[in-house]
Amino acid sequence: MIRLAGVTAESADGTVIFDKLELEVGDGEVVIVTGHAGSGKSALVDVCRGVLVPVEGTVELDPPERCAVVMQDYDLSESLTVAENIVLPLVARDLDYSRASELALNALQRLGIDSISDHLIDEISGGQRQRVAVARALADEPAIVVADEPTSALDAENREKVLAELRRAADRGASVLITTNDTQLAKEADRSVTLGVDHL
Ligand SMILES: Nc1ncnc2c1ncn2[C@@H]1O[C@H](COP(=O)(O)OP(=O)(O)OP(=O)(O)O)[C@@H](O)[C@H]1O
Repeated sequence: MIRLAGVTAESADGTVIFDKLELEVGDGEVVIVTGHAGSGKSALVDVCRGVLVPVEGTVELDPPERCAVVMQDYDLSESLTVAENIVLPLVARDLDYSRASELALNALQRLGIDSISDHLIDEISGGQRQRVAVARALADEPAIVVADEPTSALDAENREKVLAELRRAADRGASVLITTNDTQLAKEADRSVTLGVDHL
């Protein structure tokens, strides 16, 4: 579960990004947050992952240690292979190497990119990178998923694949928060929220 209550966040110069935001994502639920460029979608992700501390309000993640994030810039290690980008963080969290490899391969297969598992990140396309970032986030079945524009670099077929995997995570009980500037995506959600409408 993700619960933001009365959350106000400000940028470094003190400009309010969003004011007294109320947002809850229950277990098993997909909530999509839309908003134009600059409306604060990435700031919301940063609030959820704890790197932007609200000036007001509370942020609750339950359980906090089982939260996976898909970053807008993917945050992959260029000098590692696709598989290593998924396996090494799992091993760092004390998973056995062979189990981590199995989870990575399963996630890559579900996203249709297992054939590039031995490629270096700087050898693959932007859309493939985005799917690797999603595969990494979902590999060990997190309880909370926060995904910042996770389909922005994808064609229709791969967008469906990613959305299906995020929905699958929710179906097994995860709380899934997706940001997007694609208002069409909102129809895929159990609930949608629009940021920045006051400023339009
Ligand atoms: N971690 C952060 N700390 C401080 N300010 C932030 C942080 N993240 C975003 N902001 C600020 O929040 C405002 C909104 O930017 P943000 O990147 O969240 O918008 P966005 O809706 O994600 O835009 P885009 O669709 O272009 O990605 C900007 O002024 C930005 O500088």
